[in-house]
Amino acid sequence: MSAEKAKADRRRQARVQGAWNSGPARRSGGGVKQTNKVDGGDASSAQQKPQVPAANQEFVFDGSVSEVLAREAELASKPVTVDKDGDYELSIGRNDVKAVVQMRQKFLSDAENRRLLAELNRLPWQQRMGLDQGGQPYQEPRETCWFGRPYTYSHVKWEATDDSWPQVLLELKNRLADELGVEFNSVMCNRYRDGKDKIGWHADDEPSLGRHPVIASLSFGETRRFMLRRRDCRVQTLRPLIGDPITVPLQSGDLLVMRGSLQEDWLHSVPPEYHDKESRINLTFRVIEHSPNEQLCLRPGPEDNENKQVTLSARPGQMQAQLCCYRSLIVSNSGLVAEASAALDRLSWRSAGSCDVAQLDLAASQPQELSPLARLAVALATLTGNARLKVGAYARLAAVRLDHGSKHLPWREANFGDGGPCQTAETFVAVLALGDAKALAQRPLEIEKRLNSPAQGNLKSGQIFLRPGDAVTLLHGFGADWRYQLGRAGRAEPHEPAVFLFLTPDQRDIG
Ligand SMILES: O=C(O)CCC(=O)C(=O)O
Ligand SMILES: [Fe+2]
Repeated sequence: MSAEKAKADRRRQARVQGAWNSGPARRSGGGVKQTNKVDGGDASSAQQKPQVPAANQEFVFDGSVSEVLAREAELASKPVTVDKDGDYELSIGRNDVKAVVQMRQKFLSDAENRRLLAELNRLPWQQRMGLDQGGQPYQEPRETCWFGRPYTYSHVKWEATDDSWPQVLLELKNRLADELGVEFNSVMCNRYRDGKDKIGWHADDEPSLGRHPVIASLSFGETRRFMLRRRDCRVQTLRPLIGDPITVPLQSGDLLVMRGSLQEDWLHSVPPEYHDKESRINLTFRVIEHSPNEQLCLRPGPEDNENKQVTLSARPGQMQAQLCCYRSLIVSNSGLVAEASAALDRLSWRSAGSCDVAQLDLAASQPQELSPLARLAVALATLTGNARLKVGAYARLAAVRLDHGSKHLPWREANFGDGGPCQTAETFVAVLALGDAKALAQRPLEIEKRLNSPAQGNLKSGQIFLRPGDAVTLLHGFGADWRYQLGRAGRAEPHEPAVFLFLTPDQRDIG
């Protein structure tokens, strides 16, 4: 085991097993200048109240598995109040991504606030109709307006109230860019007229925001309780680091930043109050990545070795459809890519009508005997971190060759939950490009949202251009709502072959 890995494992162990001890200061990214004060403001008081970790604490506990589970259950059941500055790591979810809230009280001074509140009250507020879970219209119990890129959520289309941003919102957007290093392009404005106005349990997990959005919330006027609770359906994959539910009293001038898996693993709300309340305005600044009906186009830039993850669409309560584009495989595997390209001619190709295909039996070979193509597939599986693709019974490697303008791979769906050996609704298809670079430039991998798909999200279709050694993975809910193809080239004539390796956890043939 490498020293790095051993260290990472120790860190992971430490996270799930124990109590909060002080350690070196850590930051969860971003520029919130925190004071690490929690419940009284020093490490010793935080130790007495282990359910509220400060950012400079490590979680250390040597206990049996049952003790660890009991400890997690205890952590999960203690209500917590976040009322001090600091970064609060609430849980660790899929791929070890943490749900984080960062509190920065009085980010705006009282004097600034009074001026800003007066200006914000002049925004074009309107009480709108929303749709409930059952699709029934209802009048929202608050006033709202929206500035920035349009997007659709819960079948409600948000168009910018006005193309130009009011000066007061621009000023705040710029303040946040300075503070957090994030260029927000949209803002949701909520006005709670009195204590009865509210927002119900929800997550800001619309696909156009990406999987792990940074959302910055600024509050003005009356103090209201912002509540957080974990989503029930994810409990198994979530390790709580802090109690649930969480109350965050948001006062005028407070900045609350939501990060990491917070929208994926937690819900939030502003409940009604029993006592009389004055009005409160809240602004949540967001980065909207796509517009409605937008076509995704991923092209490599010059010397582009960046990997990119895109959220394509989402259905409430289900896994998002995602795509990852890997352009870095070649960096540490250039020799292998060359060897694999040379091995393409030795495959036993057969015609499958629209294209030529070859199947590689990964299960039959021992890893050390694997062909360069299979070793490349293993390198890809390692890069993508998908355990199910470790060479074995579940992994299937097929090659598709296109060497004539008319050759193509027709639209394919990627549902592997139906009867394959890998009974899962979760999609995993990895596509690795090889062969002639010019031919590949004519043959992007095309994706398309299926007709009548109820999934939410602004993207409708996409094209991903791959160079030899680049790869794409189609992930999670992809199969339910999307399909993919390799289209015909511009002209019907012979050309150098473009080859695509398809790695799936399925036994079915590609042809
Ligand atoms: O008012 C708040 O603090 C939260 C508003 C909110 O959650 C939203 O606009 O999505
Ligand atoms: Fe929200």
